[in-house]
Amino acid sequence: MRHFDYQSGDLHAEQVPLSRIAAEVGTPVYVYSSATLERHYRVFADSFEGLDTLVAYSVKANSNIAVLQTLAQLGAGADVVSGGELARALIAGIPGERIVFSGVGKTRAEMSAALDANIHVFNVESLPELHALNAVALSKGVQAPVAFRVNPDVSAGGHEKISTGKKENKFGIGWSRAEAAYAEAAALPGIEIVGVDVHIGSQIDALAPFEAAIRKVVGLIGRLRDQGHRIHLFDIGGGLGIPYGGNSRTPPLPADYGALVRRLTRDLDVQMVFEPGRMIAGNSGVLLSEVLYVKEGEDRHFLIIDAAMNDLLRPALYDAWHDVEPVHAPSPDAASQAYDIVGPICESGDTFAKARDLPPLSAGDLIVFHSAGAYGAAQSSQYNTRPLVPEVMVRGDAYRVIRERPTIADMLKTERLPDWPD
Ligand SMILES: Cc1ncc(COP(=O)(O)O)c(C=O)c1O
Ligand SMILES: N[C@@H](CCCC[NH3+])C(=O)O
Repeated sequence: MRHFDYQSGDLHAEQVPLSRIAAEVGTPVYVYSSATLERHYRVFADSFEGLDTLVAYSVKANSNIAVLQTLAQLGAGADVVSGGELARALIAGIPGERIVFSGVGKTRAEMSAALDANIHVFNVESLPELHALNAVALSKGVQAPVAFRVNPDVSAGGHEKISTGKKENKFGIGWSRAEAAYAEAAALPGIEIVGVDVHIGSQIDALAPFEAAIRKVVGLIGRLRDQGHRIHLFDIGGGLGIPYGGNSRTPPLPADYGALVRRLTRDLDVQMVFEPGRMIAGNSGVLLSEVLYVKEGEDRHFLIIDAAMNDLLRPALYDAWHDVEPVHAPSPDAASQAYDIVGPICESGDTFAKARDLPPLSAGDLIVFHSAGAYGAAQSSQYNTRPLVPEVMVRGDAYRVIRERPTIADMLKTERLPDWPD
């Protein structure tokens, strides 16, 4: 397999050819490198060596249980946002004490399951949620560990749909209301205040937004302590961007991010919690697809492939760039062609790239989309009644299918013809 190395940008050859996976598993298929996943986790975790930290991998980025297990074996915790993600993390062997629960809309059933799992902390995002959690905890005779997610009103830059830390976003407790929220929580018997949480967005390609958010939270922690709250945890969320190629900016290296965090939180005496998702999974995976047809349009060449927007939504949703590469090396004298790369779905938005320069391709050729390990399979759907794309993990010279392609019969199994009363 060929994959994109997070740190160097080099392409490496691994021992399982993508053409073999395509022949044996079929396309489209996600292919992950366990070695790259492990390396990314270590690069991130190593940049905080010596600090009291919990690296809670953000399950939403790639929630395959085998991916979670790979990271669990390195000591990763998990950041979950639903009962489903909680179940996945537990099945993968991530202990409750290493799980943090984020999200604006936790249900009482999800709170109950998370309390039963004895999770590390609930990142609470509103006062109504706080009171619901208090009631669920009291009904079990326990206290729920809580950090409020605060909204620092800091712009993370990047795409507006994945920016979360501005006051107009739905996330977190408004900055001016934070101290009152802590006072309210302190009076609730089912709540134990443990820390402060912030997460300002995703694919952040500069250190300045992190610096602005951390500085604000460090000030808040000081004020909360003055008010008598015991704050011993600071969760700074995820968001560190990755190189996607094209003309995207190169994000900061994890080591530089680590140095910033160390500098700004020195002497704070807290456990630092991180929720990286994309940084670990993004460049550990590719989407492998086959060219179905090359169609000559009026003024362009269309590459019609067997992957579609339901399999990899990012280009359609965010106009996101993914590097595309043919699996077989082109002949050296072949002049490149500009292709619009599209899928079979009945929407014009089912377009992966426009006027993308590639070597000449024909039906049956294989291509890969790079940087597809995060928010790829996890955001896939069955739109147009297409089976969910399978996932494969490569380790050394072996690979394993870690999610099968459902049959059409399996896909339709949960639907019912209504048995109306007469
Ligand atoms: C609360 C929270 N934590 C962590 C993440 C992971 O972000 P990223 O994949 O950018 O590291 C997200 C997604 O933006 C999030 O909403
Ligand atoms: N789904 C987004 C990231 C959202 C992060 C979740 N808060 C992406 O593909 O870039």
